[in-house]
Amino acid sequence: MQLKMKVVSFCHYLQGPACTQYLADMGAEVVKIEPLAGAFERHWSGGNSWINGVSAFLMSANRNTESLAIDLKQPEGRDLVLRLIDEADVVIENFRPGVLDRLGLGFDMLRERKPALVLASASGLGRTGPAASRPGQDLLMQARSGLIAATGGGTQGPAAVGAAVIDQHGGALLAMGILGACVRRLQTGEGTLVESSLFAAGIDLQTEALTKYYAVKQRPDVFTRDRHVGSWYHDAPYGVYPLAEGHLVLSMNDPAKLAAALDSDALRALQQIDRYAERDRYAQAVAAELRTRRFEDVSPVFDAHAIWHERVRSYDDLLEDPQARHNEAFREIDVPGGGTALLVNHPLRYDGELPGYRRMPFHAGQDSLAILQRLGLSEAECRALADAKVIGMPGATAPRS
Ligand SMILES: CC(C)(COP(=O)(O)OP(=O)(O)OC[C@H]1O[C@@H](n2cnc3c(N)ncnc32)[C@H](O)[C@@H]1OP(=O)(O)O)[C@@H](O)C(=O)NCCC(=O)NCCSC(=O)C(=O)O
Repeated sequence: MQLKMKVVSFCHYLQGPACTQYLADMGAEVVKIEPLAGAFERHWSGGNSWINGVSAFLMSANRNTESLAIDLKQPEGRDLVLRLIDEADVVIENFRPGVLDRLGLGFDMLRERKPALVLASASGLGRTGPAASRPGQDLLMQARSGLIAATGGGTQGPAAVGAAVIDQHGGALLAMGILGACVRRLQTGEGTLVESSLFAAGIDLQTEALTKYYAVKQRPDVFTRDRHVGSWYHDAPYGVYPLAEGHLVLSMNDPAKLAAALDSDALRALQQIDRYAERDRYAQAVAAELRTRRFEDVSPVFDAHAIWHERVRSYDDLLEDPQARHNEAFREIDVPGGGTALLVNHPLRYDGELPGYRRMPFHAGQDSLAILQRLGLSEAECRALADAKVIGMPGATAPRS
């Protein structure tokens, strides 16, 4: 996939970079603009996950992009970035509202300067409105969007999803909107402002659950009762069940088939009950049948009875999953200094092919020289800018002349 698209990215943390990584994987030329000291994601990597001093957090979402370290608070830095934008198709940012305006790079000005630009903003809660200036972060929006309340419940309390699903979804949604805007531009010649937010993405992730909830909103107990099933809006047996070792999930399943597969008189006796109103009772009976069994024994029987089920896998199990291996879900890359990192591959295939791995901006400013030379600056000019601390170019990729 060789998308012909030039992107200037003012993206940091995860949501914005996730978006630009999707585009960069498709072949877009993405220049990541970052402060001389490097973007936040270079200095923080939760879980102490560093490889030779490079943050795994950074590597999770910046594949195939180039880094230009440049001080936007200096006029020369801002002017150089404007020259880059003049050659770009898309500008993406995920700062708090007002930050780009303060830097003299606001979207209204950019729209006037280049009407055909696709402008894209990934905010926390929206670019305007009463909460727009609040910090936007995955866990915060898991809480605000109701996702945490919908997970867990009862005596175990609410539970956050254990991965930054809203960031990733927000990034994917923004990439989708940008591509739509690019199609529109091809058709009309006009640019579009595309806006996503973590809050909107968190709500969007729960579209099915929310629609069902508001359809029958007389269920005040759904977020407070003890739930043996995984989801408040499904009939049992939908949910997670302990086994002799580990857990499995049962999806939508016919109770007659389940009773037959488990050869269970207890489940046969409950076949006619309302498995939504009495879902805890039914789920407890299923749990009693499963808690002494092993996945290896029960899975073939479930398969034979067309019972939809999967083992609850750990991240270690996932790596060994034969289908994940077949799909090439992961890819190992070399990290400077001798280590390797295992990255999640781009999730789509194009004509049967996964996009390739071209580069990783391991260091802030590692591509500054190459990017500015493409703009027509000489190496001497770049070095003078580096000496004046307008740009950073450690380990710059272009060779010294
Ligand atoms: C993530 C944030 C809360 C971080 O907030 P802050 O640390 O306060 O950063 P801000 O975005 O407000 O502002 C960035 C500041 O850096 C300055 N800045 C940025 N780049 C440059 C360069 N190149 N040169 C000079 N100065 C720069 C910019 O002018 C701002 O300074 P001043 O103008 O002087 O203030 C916020 O950016 C935000 O809400 N973003 C939108 C939602 C989002 O995408 N969040 C990340 C999700 S990832 C996630 O959830 C996760 O990782 O977990």
